[in-house]
Amino acid sequence: MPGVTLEARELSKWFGSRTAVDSVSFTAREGEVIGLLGPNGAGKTTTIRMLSTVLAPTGGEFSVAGVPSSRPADIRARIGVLPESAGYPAHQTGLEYLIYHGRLFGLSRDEARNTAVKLLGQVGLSERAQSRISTYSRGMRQRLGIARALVNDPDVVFLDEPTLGLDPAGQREILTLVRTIAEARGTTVVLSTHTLPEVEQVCSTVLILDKGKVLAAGTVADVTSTDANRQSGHLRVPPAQVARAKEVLGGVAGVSVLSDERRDVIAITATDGMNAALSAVVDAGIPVLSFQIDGARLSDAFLAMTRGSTS
Ligand SMILES: Nc1ncnc2c1ncn2[C@@H]1O[C@H](COP(=O)(O)OP(=O)(O)OP(=O)(O)O)[C@@H](O)[C@H]1O
Repeated sequence: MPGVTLEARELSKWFGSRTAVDSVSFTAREGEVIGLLGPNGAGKTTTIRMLSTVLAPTGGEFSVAGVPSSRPADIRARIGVLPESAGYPAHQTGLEYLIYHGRLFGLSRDEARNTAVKLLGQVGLSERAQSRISTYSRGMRQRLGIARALVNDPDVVFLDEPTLGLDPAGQREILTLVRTIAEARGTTVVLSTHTLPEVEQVCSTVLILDKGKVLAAGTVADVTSTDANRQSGHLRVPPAQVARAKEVLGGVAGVSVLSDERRDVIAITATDGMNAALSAVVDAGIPVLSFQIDGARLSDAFLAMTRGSTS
């Protein structure tokens, strides 16, 4: 099993009497992409800022590649960060910018240049290496920011809302890049985002945060199958059989019949898959004309858990 690169234990942050992050614990391994999801004000940025040593935790602790949070300078040598709103020196070229940051990490002039050239290739910016950053699109700047976060060959990279404000093509490029970073380099990526369908594509593990607390954690499959996101579907039977079908379904453990305006459609939810509900109807001799399962998507789980939250 890949090694643990990041471990947070009961991490908390208060700003005065306001709790921004409340006892957040999780573990991440090499090559894993962890998604931090939550509505505005959930504590995603504060969590990333603590883990990247920008903010000192009020409570709890964490470690990166075995280095404890009591040694922030050593942690900084092992991480890369793309902050929520990164600023770039407009007058520099992408190449100059990356060489400069490589030098800050103690690389020799040649090492810094070689690293910069390699990273520009990895993020698809080789052709624009000599162009001023002021001429880059927003997506190109984000990719340059990710390259900068990789200059020190980190164990863990934190990307705060990396796809924010990008068009669909730009979002896709960033997500492909995130996957490559994790798979090809074995880097752990922690990313925060509101773009849920994309998280389903790219994250191996998800932490749903709300009001600073972890509401759910696990693989996307784990999180979507929690009771907070019981599966729902629509069953169509001959109109004359609706009452009987509802009666049968009412007797199946874990299945609830919801009201549906249509006279031949029965809306149901089930805590443990739909098989038992369908079998019961079929066993009762009622023909099932159609059956549609509503998507058990991460976005549904997320909305079900954080419904009504405001920042
Ligand atoms: N420096 C600060 N001083 C006081 N309160 C803060 C500070 N930084 C964050 N907070 C509060 O902590 C809570 C969590 O904020 P945080 O920015 O971490 O949330 P977020 O999930 O990243 O939200 P968003 O998606 O809007 O960026 C919010 O209630 C916010 O107002």
